[in-house]
Amino acid sequence: MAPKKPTEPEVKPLIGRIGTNLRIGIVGVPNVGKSTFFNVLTKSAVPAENFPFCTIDPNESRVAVPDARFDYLCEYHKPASKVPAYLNVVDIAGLVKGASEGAGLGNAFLSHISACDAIFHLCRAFEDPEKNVTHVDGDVDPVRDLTVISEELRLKDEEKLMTNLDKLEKLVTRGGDKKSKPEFETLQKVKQVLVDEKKHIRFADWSAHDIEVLNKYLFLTSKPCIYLVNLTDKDFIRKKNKWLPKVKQWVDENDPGAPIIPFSGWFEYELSCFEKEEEAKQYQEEHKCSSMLEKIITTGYKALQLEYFFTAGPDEVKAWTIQKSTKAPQAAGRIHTDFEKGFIMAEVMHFVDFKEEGTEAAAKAAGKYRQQGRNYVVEDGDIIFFKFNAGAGLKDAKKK
Ligand SMILES: Nc1ncnc2c1ncn2[C@@H]1O[C@H](COP(=O)(O)OP(=O)(O)OP(=O)(O)O)[C@@H](O)[C@H]1O
Ligand SMILES: [Mg+2]
Repeated sequence: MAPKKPTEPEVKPLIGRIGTNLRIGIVGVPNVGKSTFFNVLTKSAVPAENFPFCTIDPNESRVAVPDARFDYLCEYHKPASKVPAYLNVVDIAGLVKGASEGAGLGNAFLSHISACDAIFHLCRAFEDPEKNVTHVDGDVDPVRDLTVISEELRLKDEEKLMTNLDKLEKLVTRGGDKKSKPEFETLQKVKQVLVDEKKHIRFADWSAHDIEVLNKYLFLTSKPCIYLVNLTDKDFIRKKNKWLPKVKQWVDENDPGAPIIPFSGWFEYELSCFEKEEEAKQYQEEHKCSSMLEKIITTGYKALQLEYFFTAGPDEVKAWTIQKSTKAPQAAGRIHTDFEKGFIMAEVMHFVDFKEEGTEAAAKAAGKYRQQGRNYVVEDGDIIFFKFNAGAGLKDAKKK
């Protein structure tokens, strides 16, 4: 009998679309500051006015992911070209109660959320008697708004689930289709969470097989969510608002562990109006308050389960986006398909080792510039130099 092959420990697949060109969508009820936030985040200028449904068509842009390691590498190599990682962000129209049944163009707007891979769920905790910013439900109540949106997403998933569950039930119980049975069983588990317990899919723990099925359907409530609470600039500066504890309680009950980030669209807008960076810095120091945008961007990027490795040299310092748990040959394939096909090895330095040793040569001498094979799982922030065989012989592949 052939010897049993050593088995690798089971790594659960990620829930969500496979790929590196993923997006995060800004979702919320109308007129709560979504477009204002999109504009300050991505330095865009889409209309953000005081009336509901100001946004109809989704707007997409991208913003560089801030990273001190990338800055360090650029400072070190002083390269001709600097390419950071980017977070793709989509500004989506406001959803209202009944959206899942088509209210307020709900079905179109929900399909825009469907095209995203994670959600910035933005809620309004700013009262603004001076500007008199309209609220579709009359008064400011972020907990009610969170419940409305969360319920509309759940109902849309319920509709999709029940249609598919019906089809599968016919196939499995009446048609004797054994192949579809595991999928049917997973969808029954989904029904328990989504319909019986009225929770979002990400509320439950799923097996590797369940995740395969979930990834076929890409339900709205399986997408990771980050809660952004939009405050007045005054509340943001004094770090106090009566709704914050209530929002936290709601998230703890409905989406435990999800990040909550209080910020102020208005404070960020004011910062963006300064012509010189120095002035914006001074304004933040004066108010003992810092912009939340960097934290929001990095949290959003993490929610998409993305990370990156670096290639670094005098020509170019570049962050290459990969999904978590990507192995070296597939990471090489991000640079060029030939790198993956002819993969020989990856020479890898962890960023901390490079920084500690000071130079590539010192890291090598200290044995911290390691040669890794095709089973190496790339770590976030690795500095990599690939070697690959392009048919005609060994080629170095530091660059394209
Ligand atoms: N933190 C804040 N404090 C005070 N006013 C704000 C704040 N954030 C946004 N606003 C104001 O709220 C109004 C609505 O903003 P915005 O157009 O960005 O909302 P929206 O959610 O994109 O709306 P819609 O759903 O209609 O597209 C604007 O007048 C904006 O200036
Ligand atoms: Mg808008």
